[in-house]
Order: sequence, then structure tokens, then C-alpha cells
Amino acid sequence: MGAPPDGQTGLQLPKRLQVVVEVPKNARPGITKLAVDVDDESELHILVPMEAAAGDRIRISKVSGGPWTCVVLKSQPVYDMDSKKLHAPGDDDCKLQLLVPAHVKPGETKLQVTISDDEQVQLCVPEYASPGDLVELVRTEEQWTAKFTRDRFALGLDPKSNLAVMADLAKTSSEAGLDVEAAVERLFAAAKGAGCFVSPKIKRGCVPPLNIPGLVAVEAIEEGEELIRIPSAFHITPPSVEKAAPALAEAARSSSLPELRRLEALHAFFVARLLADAQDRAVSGDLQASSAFRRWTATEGQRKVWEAYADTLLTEDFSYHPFRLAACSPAEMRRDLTPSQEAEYFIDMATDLMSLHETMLRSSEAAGMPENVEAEMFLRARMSAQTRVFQTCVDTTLVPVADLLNHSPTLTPGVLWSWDAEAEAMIVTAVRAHSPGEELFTTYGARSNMLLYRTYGFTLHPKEEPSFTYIIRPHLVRPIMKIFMDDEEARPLILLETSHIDDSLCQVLNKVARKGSDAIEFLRLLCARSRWSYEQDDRIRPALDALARARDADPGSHAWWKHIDETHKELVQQDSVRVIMSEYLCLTAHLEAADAADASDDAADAGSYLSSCEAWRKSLVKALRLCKTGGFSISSATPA
Ligand SMILES: C[S@@+](CC[C@H](N)C(=O)[O-])C[C@H]1O[C@@H](n2cnc3c(N)ncnc32)[C@H](O)[C@@H]1O
Repeated sequence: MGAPPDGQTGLQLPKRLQVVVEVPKNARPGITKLAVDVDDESELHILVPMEAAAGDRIRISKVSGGPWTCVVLKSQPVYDMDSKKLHAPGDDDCKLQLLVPAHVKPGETKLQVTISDDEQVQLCVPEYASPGDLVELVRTEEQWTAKFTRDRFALGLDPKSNLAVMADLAKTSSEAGLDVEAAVERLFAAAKGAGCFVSPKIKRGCVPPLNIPGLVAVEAIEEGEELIRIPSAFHITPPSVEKAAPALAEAARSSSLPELRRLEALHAFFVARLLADAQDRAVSGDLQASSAFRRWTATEGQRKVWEAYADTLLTEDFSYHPFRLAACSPAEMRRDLTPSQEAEYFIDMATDLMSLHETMLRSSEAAGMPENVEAEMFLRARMSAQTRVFQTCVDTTLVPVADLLNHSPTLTPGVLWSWDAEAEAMIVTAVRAHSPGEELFTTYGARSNMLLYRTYGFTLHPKEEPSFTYIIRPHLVRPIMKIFMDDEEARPLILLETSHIDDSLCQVLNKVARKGSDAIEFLRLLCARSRWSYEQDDRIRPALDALARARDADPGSHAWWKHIDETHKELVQQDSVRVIMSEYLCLTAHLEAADAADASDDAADAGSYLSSCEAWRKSLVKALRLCKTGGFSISSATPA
């Protein structure tokens, strides 16, 4: 064998073929195929990768004999370019900041940063990175180095052991030994005796499909029939408590609590006292046992209705409610709800209720009040308010009898309640005919599973879920907030809702736009970062795979429950999974809205987006585009 020609070694470097193409504006990632001329004779068809967006570049390459590989090169803005003077090479204080973009494949995607007309830096997104991570590019000597910062946050502390008192909620009801059916009958009788109307055609009962206690028709009911009328004198509201128990209200006023919390505490304290008296009556069997009404100002009718009402409230053990579950076993709750952050909310709420009770207790002691309620009763009262209040002319209104109605599991209520301002009464009317034995369902509002669980502790089958919700906690998206908003700006929680554009989102988008930053990219990064942990979670994976199958069959579908495999069917029934999927779908819908806002009209119209969110998405796309073109402020809106 002869020697190789000049300067060549015997080893032949494999020949590398490389082509770089730009993703066109109308391309749809995961769907569009690009035809690329790789040499004079052949054309390669490549599917635009999911993480590639219009304007990104795709590098396809192969070494001879090997397969083609494809890398997405994402052009990335640096966020503090204006404020940084670029120093000459060699100055080591030249530092630039960027964020890991929303659509990336860590370990594969490359970021391209244009430093100047003739200087570009390319860096690989490491395996451990996730969207929204902060990247610092530092020039030392002739070289740029990149530092990826994984933002960590500490979980809140577990609640103090005194939260175990929540577990006692079951004890109260069993110790009291109350017959709840008899208690409800007494409540009906007391209400009627005091001038309320309760139709003889309804009674408390427990029938399929819900099989939980509610109100059931015992005779045929006609459409339009009035079933319940409870005048405001029997409602328990902060103003009615202030009137009935002025000394207690005065004690609450002396607390350090802000107005709304003071009213909440006062209301709960009053109901807790009613409950404590109910328990004394039940345990002693003495209906004349000492009663707080001796110190309160109330009519005979009010006393009778409220006492009978307290008897009915005493029997609920709240074993299902997330506040109680969080207090009894925070670790278990975290495990069930991960990757959702809702467990933290429930743990915080349980802790908060305990401290609200302590504050109120201190105030009433300081005022020399004989009213002293134990934590257990206070919690029971506050949770009754959480799950039972109506909004009349006052926000926090407990309405005896009317609150026995359950929420329709199909979103089609058979009865509706309304506040008659003229008559000053809460009225419940049938909106369709009912046969004997049928349960009367009302509606607690068109709420997502995430919100239903937060408030009432139950969820609907996901096929009945009317919208999706996610709450962005600023501390979990800190690098994005830091880059897009001024450091000193307040960072409130941001409510993402697919039923409307919430004011908290409008405000933050307006702030970002006023700063001259890209509000669409901001929203996209917030959602991608928040959604990342859901996609890494093994427990939820079967539901996400089912969603992917649903969308393969119909791109606009979110019917994950229809495509779940047999072995994971039980996930559909779990409240925690329904909450997690509500959040995941909400983030997905917002990401899709951000992508649609950036796309051309044609591409947005042809996009494979969640069809159940269409009207809302169109409103948000419009708002985001207004934000981007500057000058316009968006305000909260509900799509038609
Ligand atoms: C205002 S109370 C309704 C009456 C209550 N079921 C009772 O026994 O007095 C609200 C509570 O009823 C239950 N509930 C109401 N509608 C429900 C539904 N569709 N599915 C499951 N639980 C429901 C929840 O526990 C909720 O916190």
C-alpha cells in the first residue's frame, strides 16, 4: 500500500454531510414535513420537530454510512443586552442572561445566541435543564461559558402537630350521637314554623347516581314550582352575626385582623358557638342546656331555626375534605397531588384556620367574653362555610335548608336558587319537572375540577368538566418573573382559567408589555416551566399517554379518560388525578394560545388546538396580539 498524499494520515475522517434549514412561518411542528435538497440527486423529507418554532433553524447531518440526525437550533434573545455594555474579548465581567425556551428537548436542542453581527454563540441545553431556567453566558478570555441555574425552592414546613385536631371532627359527630334525618326534619319544622317555605314535596335523601345525602322529590314537582323560600332574617352572615352578637363583634374588631379576615373569623366563631351548644344538647339530652342565645339578640324564630340548623351541621365529619386530609396527613396529601402544588395550598389553609382561631380566641378573652370555642368546632364551622355558603347581597351567607342541595354531576341543574332582593329572601325553584324519588340538583357554578376540589372537596367526571384552572405561584417561576418584570414589582398569584381571562393574568401581561417585553413569550415560558414537572411524573404518565392517544385520534380532543388503558382505569376516578389533569390541560391550552398568537392567521386557524377552549382561546390570542403590538391594555373578559 502506498503512503497517503501530503499531510494525510492513514485514517480517513468520515465524510459529513450537513444542511441547515429555517422553519417557515406557516410550519406546524409535529405535522409539517419539509423537503430538503441534500445533494444533486436526493431530497430528504423531515418532520418539523415538536420543539421547533417558526424562525428556528434545523440542522440535519450525517456521516457517510450513518443515519441522518436532526438538531433544532433555537435563536434565543438575551434579555439584558441593552443594559450590558459588551466589552472587548478578555474582559471577564461580560455577562449575558437568557432563559431556556419553552419548547426544548433537553440534551438535544441547541440554543443560538447572537452577540453581535459577527459573533454567535451556540450552546446545548443540558439533560437536567427545564424551560424557564436561567442561563448566564460569561465571557472569560476568548471563550464564552454557560451556567445553567436550576432554581430550587423549599417546600413549606409541615403543619404544627396541633392540626391533628382536625382528625377530631369525626369524633364530634359520633359522640353527639345525633340522628341526622331527625335533625333535618326538625330543621324543616322549625323553618316552616318561623315563616319560611319548605315544600312538602321534598325531603332529605340519598339516591343514585350520587348516593350522598341531598334533597329528593317525594311527590311529582312541576317546572317553575317554588320549593324553598328562606327570608334573610334566617341567613347567617357577618352582618347578621354583628347584629345578634354585638359584644363578640366588638371583640373581633379589637383583633389585629384585616377587615375581611375579621368578618370571616367572626362568622366562624359564631357558628362554632352554635355547634358547641348543639353538641352539649345532644350529649346531655337536655334541650334547655345553656345556650349562647341567652347573651345574643335574636328572635325566637331565629333561635329555633339556627339551633336546629346547628344540629344538622354537627354530623358531618369532613373526612373527604382536602383541608382535613392535609391536616391529618400532609405527606400523604403531597404524594397524592404531586406534581400539583395544591397540597401546599391545603396545608397552608389548614394552618391558617388554626391561627385564625387562636387570634379570635385571644381577642374574645381579652374582651372578657364568656364565648370560648374549641379549635375543633371553629374548624367545623369554617369548613361548613367553605362548602355551604351562597352569595346573596352578602358574600358569606349560610342559608339553612337551601344548602342541602347537591351540585349536578352533569352540569344540568334541575333546580336553581336565586336571591330575591325585593322580598329579601333566598328562593329555590324547579327549572324542570321531577318525578318522585328523583334527586334535586342545583349548580355551584361552572367550575373546573381544580376549583371544585379546592372549595367543596369533590370533583366531577372529567367529561363534565366545563373549564380548566391552574394557579401560577410566582416563586416557582422566579427566573422568568425576574427577567420579564422589574425586581421590585409585587408578584401576585396568577389565575389561569379557560372560562375567562382573569384579571390577575391581564395585569401581569400589561406590566410585561408596558416594559417593552414580549408578553406572549412570557406567558409561554410561564406555562412551559409549570407544565414540565407534570410531564416528568411517572404516576400521571398513563393519563398523559391517554391524552396523547386522544389527540392522535382527534387533535382537538382532551378525552383522556376514553383512551386510558385497562390497567390504569382507576386513575379516572381519583380526585387527585382529575385535579392534576385539569391543571395540565389548562397549561396546555395557554401554551396553545401563546403559539396561536405568534402564528400567522392561517396557521392559527389550522392549528391543532383543544377544541373545548376555542372561544376563550380566540379572545386570549386577540388580547396577546394587542399586548405585543403595544400600547393597548387588556382587561379581563369572558368569551361569548
Ligand atoms: C352544600 S353541601 C350539600 C349537601 C350535603 N351533601 C349534605 O349532606 O348536607 C356541599 C357538599 O356536598 C357534597 N356534594 C355536593 N355535590 C356533590 C357532587 N356532585 N358530588 C360529590 N359530592 C357533592 C360535597 O361534599 C360538598 O362539600
